[in-house]
Amino acid sequence: MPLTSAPAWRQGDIIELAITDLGSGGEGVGRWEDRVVFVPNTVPGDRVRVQLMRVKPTYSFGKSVGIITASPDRVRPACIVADKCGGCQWQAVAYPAQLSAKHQQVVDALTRIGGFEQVAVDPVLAAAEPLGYRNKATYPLALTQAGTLKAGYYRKGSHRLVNLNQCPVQDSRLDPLLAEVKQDIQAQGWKIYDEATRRGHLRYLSLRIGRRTGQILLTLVSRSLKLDNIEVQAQAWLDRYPNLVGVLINLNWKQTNRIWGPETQCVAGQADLEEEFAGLRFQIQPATFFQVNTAQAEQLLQAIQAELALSGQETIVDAYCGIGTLTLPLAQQARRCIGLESHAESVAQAEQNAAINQIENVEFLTGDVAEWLPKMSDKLGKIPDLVVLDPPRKGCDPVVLDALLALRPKRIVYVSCNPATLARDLKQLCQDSYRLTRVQPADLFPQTAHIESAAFLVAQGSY
Ligand SMILES: C[S@@+](CC[C@H](N)C(=O)[O-])C[C@H]1O[C@@H](n2cnc3c(N)ncnc32)[C@H](O)[C@@H]1O
Repeated sequence: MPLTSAPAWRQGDIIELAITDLGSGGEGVGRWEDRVVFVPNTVPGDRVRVQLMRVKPTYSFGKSVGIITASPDRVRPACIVADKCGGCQWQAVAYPAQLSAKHQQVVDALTRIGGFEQVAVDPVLAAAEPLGYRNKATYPLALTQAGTLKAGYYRKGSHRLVNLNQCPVQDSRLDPLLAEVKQDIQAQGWKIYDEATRRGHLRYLSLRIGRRTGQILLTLVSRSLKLDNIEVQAQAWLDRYPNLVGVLINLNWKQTNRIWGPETQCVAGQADLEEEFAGLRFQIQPATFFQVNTAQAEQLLQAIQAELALSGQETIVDAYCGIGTLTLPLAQQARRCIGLESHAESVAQAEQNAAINQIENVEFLTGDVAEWLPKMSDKLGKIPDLVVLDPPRKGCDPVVLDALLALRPKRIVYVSCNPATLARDLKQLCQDSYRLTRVQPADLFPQTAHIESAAFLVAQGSY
């Protein structure tokens, strides 16, 4: 495509651009005159021809229409649909360059959003396996115009599905199921949910594997139970795949972007899989939270334990505890641990996991962290020595931060998958009361722009 003779910063103009950074949304970033241009699927060090797409006075999004010079950090993607699929953003970026961009992302968030001038951000804990690491994949289902079933991920920023028969970031033991189960669903004639007409039933195919045990759960998310012959088909899948331990249906009849509905029924086999994590046995259901990268979650936990160096005498509150993935290993090194979690099924699973591992110094409470946290001093008979926070991407509600400041534990560990909300919340905690001692990022999501971090805080002043 020819370069416009005098690009005027209009939609459709083509400019030449040197890509210098990676943005937190995953796009390559370059500067053209005094404006910023975000270009997906480009790599720092690339010189590219870019067509301007969404043009604003100071910035624009663009589409790469040709590489003039490729960056030394540009690699061949492991995935054949890497440029289309919205699942990964950095398949073309060499792994060391991904790690340094993620480190920079955490530093930038802490300085720009958190207002911290000097923070010790340790090097990112790198993944030994930057591919084949995901223990869970949930694929939306849709039909092509010709009526063929597609399962895959959406194109970035759209609801258009990119069909996949394998995915190089997921555990390769799931690939045969993805390709073949799709064919069986089509052969059964089950009606696929259509977002536009809101007709049909089947919405998602979800696969979850215990990386250490190899056990797999297959879950169909459906608007109804109108799936003729499901018991026979489920048993056929169990017979065909020796690692498959359960087939389930999750009922989600609501008009929502949320994947999981409130009710899950086991159709054949068992309702949960078993996994080993941090030397403990965990039972995991399809819809409960469990980090998608088992080995890296464990590496981060080890870094947290090393930093805390617990003496065995501490009382700990683990807020947003899920099924007890952090609570149980920490409880083994402490006197007493309380986990707080709003999802009742996760609490039930956490209690079961404590029982399986014979860990008796833990208690799990169902409900909102905002409501439980102010009651923790009374409940424990003292101020907890440590509070662990591990909220969803949106971070902590300001009410939770106020409650934490009122509770004033000696130490806080804040685990986060979103540097921006982490930095925002740390700013509030560190205004007067706490000092941020260091931040440990860990790469739980190689090939993507996502990064997990643990921030360590100590209370200022005397106790
Ligand atoms: C990022 S996960 C962390 C789970 C766990 N710490 C782990 O490492 O597996 C966040 C958890 O917080 C729970 N959650 C979300 N909002 C909550 C709230 N307001 N009160 C209590 N729990 C909440 C979710 O159900 C989810 O299990």
